[in-house]
Amino acid sequence: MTQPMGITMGDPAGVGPEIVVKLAAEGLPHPTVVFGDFAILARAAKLLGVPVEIVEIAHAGLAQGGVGRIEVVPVSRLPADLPFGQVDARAGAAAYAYIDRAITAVQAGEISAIVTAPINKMAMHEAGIDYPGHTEILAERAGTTDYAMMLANKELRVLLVSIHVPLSEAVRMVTVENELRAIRLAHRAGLQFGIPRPRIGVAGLNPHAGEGGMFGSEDDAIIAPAVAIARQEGIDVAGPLSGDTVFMRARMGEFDVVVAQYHDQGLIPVKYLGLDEGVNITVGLPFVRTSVDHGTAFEIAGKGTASAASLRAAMAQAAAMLRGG
Ligand SMILES: NC(=O)c1ccc[n+]([C@@H]2O[C@H](COP(=O)([O-])OP(=O)(O)OC[C@H]3O[C@@H](n4cnc5c(N)ncnc54)[C@H](O)[C@@H]3O)[C@@H](O)[C@H]2O)c1
Ligand SMILES: N[C@H](C(=O)O)[C@H](O)COP(=O)(O)O
Repeated sequence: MTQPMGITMGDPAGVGPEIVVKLAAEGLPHPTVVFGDFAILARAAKLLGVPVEIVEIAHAGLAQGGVGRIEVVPVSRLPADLPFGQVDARAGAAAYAYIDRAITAVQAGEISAIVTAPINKMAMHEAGIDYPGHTEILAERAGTTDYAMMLANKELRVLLVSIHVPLSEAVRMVTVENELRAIRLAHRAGLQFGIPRPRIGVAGLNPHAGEGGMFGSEDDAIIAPAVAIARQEGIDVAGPLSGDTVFMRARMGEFDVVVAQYHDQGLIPVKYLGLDEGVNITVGLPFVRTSVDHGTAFEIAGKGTASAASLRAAMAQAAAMLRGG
């Protein structure tokens, strides 16, 4: 068997375990190892009523694959009656441990890529683990500060200048350096997706990209000069463009990647198109990491209704990136 992908099970109290089991029951699209918890996966299989075989393996190198079989590296041993849908420090600590173990495995060459199920940031915080999300954990372990979050579906690819920070801080993070880093990463990601000359549109920060300074100075004073430098470097980039129309323009084919100035500016357009096909990609890592585009959905955890479509899309995206596309 070629190296399997590693799926991290996500927060054990959320929908992560059930979407992993649901996908395995439907047929995992690639050889896969799960970094998670045997009892929690077994509970998910029972509630879904699906005939999957769950097998513990000591490390990813022992994976054999097989239809209807979930091979799990048992990173945690949580009680099978862990409450669904609640912030729980035990679950937060376990979710972090799955990511930690998967990073070790990908760096050791035991797995080909990391695909993550959702974590609950508050649960991790309750466990004393203070990261804004997977992205920063992965970047720190990879030893890079040159990274970005991208969300993509069949119609849009969006890369963020800033991620999980208060909006006031996001505005402060609009600097020439951060704009250039984002534009260069968007260009590099476009090339990795097999686009020979990626066309990048940069969203403005202010209404109508500042309307010539009437509605804010950052677009003209910071974003435009960064775009000019990137153009001198040979990158096909335009902006700052009105944030209210740049995503529509990309969707209609004018841009391959949109650089968005902050989390919600970029993620609302992608998620508004539906969670099923959305994938979160960490750009700038020395290994492939993709993720579902949704969260732990605590209100439906344990009901068996969560869709595994985004997890399937995340695996497909990881496979495409491993093939170089
Ligand atoms: N990849 C990740 O780890 C990731 C991504 C986003 C949010 N989060 C975290 O998840 C937690 C909850 O976030 P939120 O409530 O803002 O967003 P959420 O994505 O968990 O939920 C938003 C809405 O989408 C629905 N939903 C989500 N996933 C679904 C699925 N697979 N099938 C059907 N419906 C689904 C939910 O029921 C809810 O109505 C937070 O701690 C957040 O930080 C994690
Ligand atoms: N901002 C992401 C989203 O809403 O999909 C998410 O919170 C996940 O972030 P990490 O991949 O850094 O955990």
